[in-house]
Amino acid sequence: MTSTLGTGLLKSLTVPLDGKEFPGGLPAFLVRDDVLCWTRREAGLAGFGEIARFTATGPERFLEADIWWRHLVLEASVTDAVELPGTGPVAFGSFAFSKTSAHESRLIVPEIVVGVRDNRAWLTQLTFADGPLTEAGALAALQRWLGSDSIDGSFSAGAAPERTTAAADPAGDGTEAGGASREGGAVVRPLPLAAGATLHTGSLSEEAWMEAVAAGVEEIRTGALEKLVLARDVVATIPSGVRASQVLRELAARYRECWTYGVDGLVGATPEMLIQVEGRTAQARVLAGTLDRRDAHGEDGLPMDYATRVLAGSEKQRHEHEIAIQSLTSQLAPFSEAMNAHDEPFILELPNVWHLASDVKAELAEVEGHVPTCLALINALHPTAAVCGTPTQVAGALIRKLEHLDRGPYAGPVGWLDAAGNGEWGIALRGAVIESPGTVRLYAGCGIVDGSQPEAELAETWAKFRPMLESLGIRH
Ligand SMILES: C=C(O[C@H]1C=CC=C(C(=O)O)[C@@H]1O)C(=O)O
Repeated sequence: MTSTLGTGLLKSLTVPLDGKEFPGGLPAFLVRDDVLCWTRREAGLAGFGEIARFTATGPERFLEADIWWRHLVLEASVTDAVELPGTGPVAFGSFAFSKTSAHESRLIVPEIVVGVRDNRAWLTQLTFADGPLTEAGALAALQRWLGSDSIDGSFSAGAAPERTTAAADPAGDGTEAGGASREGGAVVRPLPLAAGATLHTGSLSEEAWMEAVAAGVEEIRTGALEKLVLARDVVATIPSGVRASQVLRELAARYRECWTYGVDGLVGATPEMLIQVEGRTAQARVLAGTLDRRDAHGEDGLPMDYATRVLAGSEKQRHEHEIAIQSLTSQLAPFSEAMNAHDEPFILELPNVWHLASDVKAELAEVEGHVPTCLALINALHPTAAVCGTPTQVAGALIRKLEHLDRGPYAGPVGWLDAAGNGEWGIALRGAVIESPGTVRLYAGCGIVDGSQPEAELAETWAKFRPMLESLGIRH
């Protein structure tokens, strides 16, 4: 475990911003490639700069991070004129999927945070330096990070322009090739393809990965486990270089039901909420069961009817979903006073796929006068059956044996937390790691149960790669 800190105590100032001044909401602030972000629709947080960082590897990474953060904010001097989840001191984070991964899990405390929520907006400045924090100083720091040409020169005078965004290949969602379309209110136009971009095999060839899936199904048939999630990677080379800010804006505009994240080179838009904590209420969105929307082409009737028939009507998909729900609720139960989940999963419609989804809500129980922090909950919940399998230990060992891949931050928790214990942590799916200015590693995985077909699972990984491929301007 390592940590970099300033010398003094942490200080923060949060002031309101006039949200009407930037109609695009939070995504309008995704203008720097090093932005830290978490956003859905118009809401979310964007962070700039870095005043402290915690890193760790190993099985205790969540609890070590929890202790580091609680210690950091314990004696912080906080002036907060807004008092919403996400105001005051905030850290963004990304954690490795595996306790055996060499990849460093991290929490990063930015210098500046812009937040948007429920039609309210705010600006927070954080520092370890002596001297008072002022509203004028915070606005000037924001201006400095955004640069004079990115947000129209003057932020507080009504600046952030409404941005149109571009999208590459139509995603089987009715977006017209060659012409602009509207998706959830955002103007989406086709993105020019990245010149000279190429895709390469990752750790396993497609054939070898399908063999791994077949081997996984064999293990399931022996009764050693019920479900296994196997992932694979592909590597994109983009000679002109990757613009992380553009990728994030694309994802935020197109995948409005998802949470778009950007932390230190990890970018993506996840549909799966591991845990969201607000006061004493915790919520999760559990997904398992996937259908490529392109599969509905040529089918009679409404696409949604097709999705309902194929997903909700499939015993295999429902079984896979049931296992994922069970795994989350049984791990959350010891921390909860009350919990409710819908009896029936619903169909979550994304531009690329449909999922079977269930929302779970819990009232957290107090232990010795405190509700558990998000990181304590994550420590208990991760990895869920949606990304690992059931039983967890058996599935984890098989993943190591069959995948031949260090998942790094893929399928690990990604999100933010504040000093009051609020936070939002998704599972880092539908994402990629920018490994160098021109190299991006994309990850996708599938739940394998008895009856899974390797070819169908391979096709599903391509559907799951699609959000990143489109945003990078890569046609497949
Ligand atoms: C592991 C991934 O998706 C999970 C989340 C939703 C549905 C899944 C499925 O149907 O297989 C996976 O469990 C991924 O996107 O890489």
